[in-house]
Amino acid sequence: MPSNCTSLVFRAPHVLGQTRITNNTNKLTPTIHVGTCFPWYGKKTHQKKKLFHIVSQLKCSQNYPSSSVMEDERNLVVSSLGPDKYSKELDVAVKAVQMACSLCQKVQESLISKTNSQIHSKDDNSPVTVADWSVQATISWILSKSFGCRNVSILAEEDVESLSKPDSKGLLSAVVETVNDCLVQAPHFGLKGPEKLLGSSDVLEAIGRCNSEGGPTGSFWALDPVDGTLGFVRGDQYAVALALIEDGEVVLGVLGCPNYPKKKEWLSYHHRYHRIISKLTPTTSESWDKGCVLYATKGSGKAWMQPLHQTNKLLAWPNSAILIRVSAIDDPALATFCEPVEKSNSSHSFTAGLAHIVGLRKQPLRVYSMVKYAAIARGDAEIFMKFARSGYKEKIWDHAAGMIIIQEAGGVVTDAGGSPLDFSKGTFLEGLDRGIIACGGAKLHERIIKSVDASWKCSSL
Ligand SMILES: Nc1ncnc2c1ncn2[C@@H]1O[C@H](COP(=O)(O)O)[C@@H](OP(=O)(O)O)[C@H]1O
Repeated sequence: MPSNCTSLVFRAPHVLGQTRITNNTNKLTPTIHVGTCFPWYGKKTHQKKKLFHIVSQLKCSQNYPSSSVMEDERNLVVSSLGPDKYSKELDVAVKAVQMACSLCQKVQESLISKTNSQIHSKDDNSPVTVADWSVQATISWILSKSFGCRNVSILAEEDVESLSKPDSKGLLSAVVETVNDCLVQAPHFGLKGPEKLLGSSDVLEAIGRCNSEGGPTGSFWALDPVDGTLGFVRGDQYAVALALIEDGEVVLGVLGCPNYPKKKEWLSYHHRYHRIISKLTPTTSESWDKGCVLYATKGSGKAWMQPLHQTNKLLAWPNSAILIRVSAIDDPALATFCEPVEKSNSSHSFTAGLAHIVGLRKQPLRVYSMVKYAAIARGDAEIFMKFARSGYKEKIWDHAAGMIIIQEAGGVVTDAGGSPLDFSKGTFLEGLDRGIIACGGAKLHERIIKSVDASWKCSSL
């Protein structure tokens, strides 16, 4: 182990090879091409009307024996409202996140090889880079192009104001260049790119369009273009997170983790070590050396993982996706828990006390960003705990995609009181009880929830 590890050695006994490789050809076949409008996207009443229209046409047409008509009706119901309900959204969202990961890799590479000139400060003083705005512009542009501007509502982290200021001209042109470099690759990802290069106003418009306020009704996308900006600028872990929320419920989640290592043990190693190893063993798509995109849709009971797409090839869906599943470990002594690297983001002393009460024996795995959710969904760790200081309000884009992927992979995600996270109240997870607990299994989850109160009483929080 290198001497400069940011966190302690990760010793969970199972291996990534436990995930099942499946022939996934029947899954998520896109039926409508990018650029066409999804007929029942949006309001539920439109869905019903469309379905009724098709069924009525079927009933009236031809001399079908009644049983055939019924069978056709059944098929229509299944394909329109059943497992394929979000196939188009999923197809576009995964490809858009794949593109965003590729963009981020390039920016991160140039960031760590240069000075800090590409890092800027938001009003809250957190570092924000060309990548944040470029990813937001790229994903916004792709979603709008694929579904039509009027059908797409996006709630995202970055605001357009700071990029529109007169003294941000240099930054804006770097963002425009990065976005164009990325969008020109769209056909390699199976998406349609722009007919001509985007100008500053197009890019600002795409970023500014992400001004949804969320809420309890209708559908909107929640986007964190670069989650874990600190990890990103340090050359470490970060994630691109995109979720679709309908009537306050997360229905689809995609999580891009460009630096997720092939060997899960490496999650705890310092990023410099990763870089040296990557240089010694060059990445190929087949080797699953580094990076993945995870995704799931609500109620499917399945979560999937693709390797990062190599831009010199054409992305062929489902891009070697494999099913992922949470860990079966339910013995606290064998379980690994993840938490944020930054103790200002989550109290390490509180989680240490809670871990002690629950009987967790391993050292915590400290990782930046929603990669922690990915680790639980992949079965590489069993528990994720986050207890922010009181007064901090968790944002929905930091949790939506990770939550649904863990749930569909068989895990449980709640607040520290055991209640579901509420995505219906706008930007923030309102009413959150103290913190967030995500577990691979219900038994571990229950045990932690039961111990929170005791730990809370003992703590100095
Ligand atoms: N004081 C605070 N307490 C808790 N979370 C915070 C925080 N300040 C920022 N965060 C959130 O924690 C995220 C980083 O997560 P982690 O600490 O797990 O790496 C940040 O994402 P961004 O970096 O995208 O802003 C931000 O959303």
